[in-house]
Amino acid sequence: MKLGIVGAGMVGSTAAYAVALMGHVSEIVLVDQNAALARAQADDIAHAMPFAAATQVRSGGYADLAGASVIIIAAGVSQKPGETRLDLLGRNAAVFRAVLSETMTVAPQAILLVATNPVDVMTGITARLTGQPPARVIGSGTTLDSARFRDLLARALNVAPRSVHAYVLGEHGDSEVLAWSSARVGALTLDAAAAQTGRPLTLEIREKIDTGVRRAAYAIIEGKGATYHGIGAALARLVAAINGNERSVHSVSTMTTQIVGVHGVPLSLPRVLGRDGVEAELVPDLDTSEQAALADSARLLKQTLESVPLQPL
Ligand SMILES: NC(=O)C1=CN([C@@H]2O[C@H](COP(=O)(O)OP(=O)(O)OC[C@H]3O[C@@H](n4cnc5c(N)ncnc54)[C@H](O)[C@@H]3O)[C@@H](O)[C@H]2O)C=CC1
Ligand SMILES: CC(=O)C(=O)O
Repeated sequence: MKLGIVGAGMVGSTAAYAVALMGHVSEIVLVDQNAALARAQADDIAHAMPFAAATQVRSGGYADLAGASVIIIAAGVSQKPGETRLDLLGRNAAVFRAVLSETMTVAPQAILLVATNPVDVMTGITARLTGQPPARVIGSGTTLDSARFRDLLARALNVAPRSVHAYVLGEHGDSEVLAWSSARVGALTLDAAAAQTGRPLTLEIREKIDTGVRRAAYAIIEGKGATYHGIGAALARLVAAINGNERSVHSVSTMTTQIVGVHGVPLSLPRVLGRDGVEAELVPDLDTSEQAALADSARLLKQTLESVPLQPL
């Protein structure tokens, strides 16, 4: 399987490194408007392959993406300290026009996996500009936020994060919704797991977890300028799910026909991923306040998407 990555900065190159180490694709091609950067990243990653897998890693131009099954798009600008993800919209919408007209010419069959922020709106823009079915235009969405939620719950309850099944829904951004009521540890509700581990999840701990998830990107960007390891591994995991036709469940973003009374909105819900992209949607039971918060998040994303003027490619 051939994977294309457009945008060889921190996110694109870290995703390439994570995919290459996992060893489940045969070839990775990195494309960037800064060709020297793409070449340097590809060479650096290729030098790790003698210690890992037989993945061929190289840089190239758009023509080299021909035959790619999946293309990750991580091109564009990222947040500076103090900026929200939505602040990036105008600049990244312009980048996507350029990137998508090239990728659709050479690899119209590829599943598009969007990472650039604001990722939900960029996913909606990608679906509209390319005319591809929503199942094949997938944003990483809240995959990373769900990982942050699972990590903090796991630490609070002293269990492995892999045994925590918990999802963040809606926007990958400030309005995101932590689905506390449907979270499970093994097969237990959070309250039952907290009782049996002897580690109560008090209101104060829950508030700290909520802030820890919602503000994670801001804190990391303040500390080191960018986030990339978490999203790099998340993107690699999504590529594995598609490439392996796994039918595993991930909280990815796609154009959603209808949710909590909002129609035609790009947002994250738990979805089954396989060879053809999103194969099913598995909406968890939500309590009344979670449903209201998800409706607010959906309305915000719909309004934002509709504010972007889009000419066909
Ligand atoms: N979805 C998520 O969970 C996350 C998303 N991000 C987002 O990913 C994006 C990339 O972030 P970084 O890699 O840190 O930024 P970066 O600045 O390190 O890399 C961006 C790359 O895009 C390239 N680029 C810009 N315009 C281009 C064009 N027209 N054609 C080809 N390449 C172009 C640049 O040359 C640069 O190498 C940002 O929008 C950031 O906010 C970052 C972390 C998590
Ligand atoms: C930057 C970003 O979107 C994140 O780390 O969540």
